[in-house]
Amino acid sequence: MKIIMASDHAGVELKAEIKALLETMGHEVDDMGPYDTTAVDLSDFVYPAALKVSQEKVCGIFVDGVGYGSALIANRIYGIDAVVCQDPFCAKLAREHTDSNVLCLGGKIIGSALALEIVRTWMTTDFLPEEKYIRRVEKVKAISEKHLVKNF
Ligand SMILES: O=P(O)(O)OC[C@H]1O[C@@H](O)[C@H](O)[C@@H]1O
Repeated sequence: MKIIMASDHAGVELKAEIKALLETMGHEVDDMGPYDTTAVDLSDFVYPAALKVSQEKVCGIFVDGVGYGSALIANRIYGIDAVVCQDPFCAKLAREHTDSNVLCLGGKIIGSALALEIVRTWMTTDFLPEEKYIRRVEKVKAISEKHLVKNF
């Protein structure tokens, strides 16, 4: 599977560890930067990465200091369902119930062992196609259709 990654300076180190894990798992990683810890503005990296996730209909993993910054930016893009997870249980439900296509993590708030476990769980869990989860996901999709513009 192809995974698009992005971060800011606060997430660059954890991003590198996650990229190594994903490659070990056999995935193709497109790391859209940054590549060192020089201070940057998160949106300069997460915005183009989220656009690419939506255009190519793949998954994304974004890392900043706390995670919500990446989710806040990514969820402004049509086709993105981004979640912030701080434990594997949340990651499991974020796939089974929510069918999220972008995982956001906070490099300053979780250690890399926990982050890698979250990534492993999120990557290996599928959407549960039960009627209630389908209905809920469709309702969220309907909100996007009404309010977000697909301009690419
Ligand atoms: O390192 P600085 O620039 O202080 O803080 C950046 C981080 O703090 C939070 O806003 C975000 O999580 C961002 O990644």
